[in-house]
Amino acid sequence: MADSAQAQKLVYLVTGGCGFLGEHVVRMLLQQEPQLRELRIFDLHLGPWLEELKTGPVQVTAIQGDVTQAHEVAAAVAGAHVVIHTAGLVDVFGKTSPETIHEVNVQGTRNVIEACVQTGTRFLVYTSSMEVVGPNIKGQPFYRGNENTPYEAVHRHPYPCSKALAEQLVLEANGRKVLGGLPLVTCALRPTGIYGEGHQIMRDFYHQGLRLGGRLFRAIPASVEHGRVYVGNVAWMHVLVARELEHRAALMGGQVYFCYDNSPYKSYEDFNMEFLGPCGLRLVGTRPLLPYWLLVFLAALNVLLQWLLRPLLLYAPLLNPYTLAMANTTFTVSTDKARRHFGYEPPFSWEESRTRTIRWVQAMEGSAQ
Ligand SMILES: NC(=O)C1=CN([C@@H]2O[C@H](COP(=O)(O)OP(=O)(O)OC[C@H]3O[C@@H](n4cnc5c(N)ncnc54)[C@H](O)[C@@H]3O)[C@@H](O)[C@H]2O)C=CC1
Ligand SMILES: CC(C)[C@@H](O)CC[C@@H](C)[C@H]1CC[C@H]2[C@@H]3[C@H](O)CC4=CC(=O)CC[C@]4(C)[C@H]3CC[C@]12C
Repeated sequence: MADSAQAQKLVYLVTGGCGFLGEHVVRMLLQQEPQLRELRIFDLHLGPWLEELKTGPVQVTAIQGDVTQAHEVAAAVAGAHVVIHTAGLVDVFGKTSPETIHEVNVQGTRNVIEACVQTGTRFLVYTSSMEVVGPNIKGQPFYRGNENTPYEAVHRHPYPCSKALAEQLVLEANGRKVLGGLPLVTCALRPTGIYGEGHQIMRDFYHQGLRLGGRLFRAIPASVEHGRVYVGNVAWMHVLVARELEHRAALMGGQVYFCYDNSPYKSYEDFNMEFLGPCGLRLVGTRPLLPYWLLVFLAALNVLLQWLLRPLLLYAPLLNPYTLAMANTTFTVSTDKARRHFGYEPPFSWEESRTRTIRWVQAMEGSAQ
């Protein structure tokens, strides 16, 4: 990447730049990357909000494209200094087929890598996931683990399988010669459960609570901790890695980093109530209201209903066998590898992250507040 003497000379590409995380990465880059000359935003679905970004000093180029189409990816990558690859199908609710998940998350990532090699882009940051590690199919807890904690990362669900394979492709590509003969430098970031403004699953929980008269019913023991991280801090980690990857290629190239901040360790449902409670919802029960075997039965019933209704409509409730198993298995991280390797410190405190998320929920259409 260019040195500081060549300010505003860099071209970045963000795939999935109109998604929940992608939008925060785009906005963070425009605010925090002084060397940015052009920001390319590549997405299957471009958002109308992109227009407001085109009035600033940085050239914002919106590209409607599909990562499964190699030629579209190559055209978008050509000439970029850095690619931040966040595009993906985040589906654990049975909305899309396993084949489609693989095509987007794995083949799409392969297309991004090959585009970097063929066009000479040297720096690739990949948004991986905690799910690459776990929770695994055995339901083994991962309690405040780090990037080196031994853990049997075995998966069966299409989503974690696709993320694990894509991450492996990215890390293995580190050091490949790109057009021009210099090495490709890659890095993978593993967010835990991201929350914040624009989080669709939080929106779904909120709307479910409104439909149930302002109540949500506890399904998971409060003792089961689930790692969460604020979207603004995840976005900042992407920006920082993209900036530091050239200068610290020997240290960071081919590495994985968990995304973390100071968000508290809580169960998934209790953590959500940090935002939904101040917005008028109540979590009923200090312990799960239903026995686990009944939850398992209801989750399986949801799968059957999804299959029966598919010819008529997409039925994709929050409760299914995979989401129940995930929620019911402790998975938290405690690490400082990102700080040690590239000086990451979360810019948003827990209090700020919580306040921003609450304000977003309150501003949601149909809000009870
Ligand atoms: N939401 C979460 O809690 C976590 C998400 N991640 C990862 O972060 C990344 C972003 O996730 P989110 O922002 O939550 O999802 P999202 O669904 O909000 O954003 C994904 C974006 O990728 C785009 N996209 C999907 N298929 C595409 C294709 N074929 N071609 C081009 N663009 C395509 C979508 O249009 C969307 O704008 C994903 O790679 C996901 O695996 C990782 C850990 C946690
Ligand atoms: C219905 C209840 C059992 C309820 O508690 C279910 C919660 C469930 C929808 C979530 C519990 C854990 C979440 C996942 C976790 O944060 C890890 C993830 C990483 C990603 O890369 C994408 C999202 C997700 C799979 C996330 C999805 C929602 C949960 C399964």
